Amino acid sequence: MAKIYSASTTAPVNIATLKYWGKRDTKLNLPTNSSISVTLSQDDLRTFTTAAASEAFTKDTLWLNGTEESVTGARTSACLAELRALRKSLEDADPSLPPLSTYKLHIVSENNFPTAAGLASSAAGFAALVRAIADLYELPQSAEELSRIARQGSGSACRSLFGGYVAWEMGEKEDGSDSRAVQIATETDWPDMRAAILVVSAKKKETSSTTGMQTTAKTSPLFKHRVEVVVPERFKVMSKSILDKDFETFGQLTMADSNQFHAVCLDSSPPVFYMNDVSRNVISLIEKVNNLAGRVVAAYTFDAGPNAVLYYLEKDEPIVLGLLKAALPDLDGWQNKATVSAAVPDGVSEDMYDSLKDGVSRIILTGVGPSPQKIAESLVDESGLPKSA
Ligand SMILES: Nc1ncnc2c1ncn2[C@@H]1O[C@H](COP(=O)(O)OP(=O)(O)OP(=O)(O)O)[C@@H](O)[C@H]1O
Ligand SMILES: C[C@@](O)(CCOP(=O)(O)OP(=O)(O)O)CC(=O)O
Repeated sequence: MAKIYSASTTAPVNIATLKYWGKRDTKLNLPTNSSISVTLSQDDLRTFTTAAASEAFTKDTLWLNGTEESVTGARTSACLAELRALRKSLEDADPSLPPLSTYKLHIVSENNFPTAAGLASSAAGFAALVRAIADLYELPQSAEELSRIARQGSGSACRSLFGGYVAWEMGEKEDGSDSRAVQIATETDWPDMRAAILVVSAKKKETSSTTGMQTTAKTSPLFKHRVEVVVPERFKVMSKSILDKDFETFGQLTMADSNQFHAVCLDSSPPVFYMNDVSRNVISLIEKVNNLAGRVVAAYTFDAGPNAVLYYLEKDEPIVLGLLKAALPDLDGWQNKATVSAAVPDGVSEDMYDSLKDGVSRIILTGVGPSPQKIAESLVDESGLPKSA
């Protein structure tokens, strides 16, 4: 039997605090504005991917959560072609290397959270795919260089190649060579950032990010002002707030940018709706809590779906988790937080937090985390097929 070469990685989800929304090039996923995100811990949410290559394999195959998925789509094909070209140049320079660039690939991947439900599965998924194949091919390219490849799988995936606090610099060049992710700060530079994800819906969303952002870019009159005026200024101030560990500014901008992203969605024709009544109740509740405290205790943000992500600092866990426990005492997710007791700030009425009860199905308590991690465990068996199959 021909030898099977393989490499495995886990990769994180990232949730943007300054949103990517709009493309200037749909094929290369070149954005109309720069964006910023926080990479979340892989202890809670992660993609696990094994990439294998062998002379014995007859076609490129991807198994995602046990089901065979197409690899012929433009996005996956673009990633595979670029990675193979980089491997080929290594083989050309050193003919003693096994010719992995000519072998078919078997890629086995598992997300430990719902796929295509607005929990950034495509970001973790494409970051893991690119990282695992780059490791399999022993490519010398940096995470920044690999981020340009992951970007072509899904724009937000470029940011998942780094841990901590990450910027995707939009770049200017037509070929996209300067549109890549860079790290603003590591997870240890500002380690006390926490995130609570309130899963409002784990269903596949109606309007994909790709379609929604094209509608906005084409039709929203507010969009031009956002990308030309608002985001460039916010990018500078938010980057500085991260370096200064200034949660007040970071949180205010995070909420403002989520709201503006959903405003340009509403300003599109036809309008695109991602938030629902439960999402809006979360916003009102957090605004109220911050107002009563006279500072930003927690910052909400929503992607292309109704799920809420709350960012807060570890020191404010008693306030944020106390409130969430009062609102959502019976959900999965409290296992590691047995010591948290329900506590509602004075001035927050029962009906304000009670409104969350019916709409939130799961809570994920996590925090800032590191870049993709290489691991020894593999998802393929000795014949190169998924172990679970
Ligand atoms: N582990 C993975 N490996 C490879 N591709 C994946 C993986 N996970 C998800 N994807 C790809 O990403 C697609 C889902 O992307 P989509 O943007 O619709 O949802 P999402 O990323 O969960 O939501 P959002 O980007 O709005 O947060 C899947 O259909 C699949 O093609
Ligand atoms: C709202 C967002 O989450 C949009 C993410 O869009 P995708 O990266 O999923 O879009 P494609 O590039 O078309 O794959 C904001 C963000 O993550 O910055």
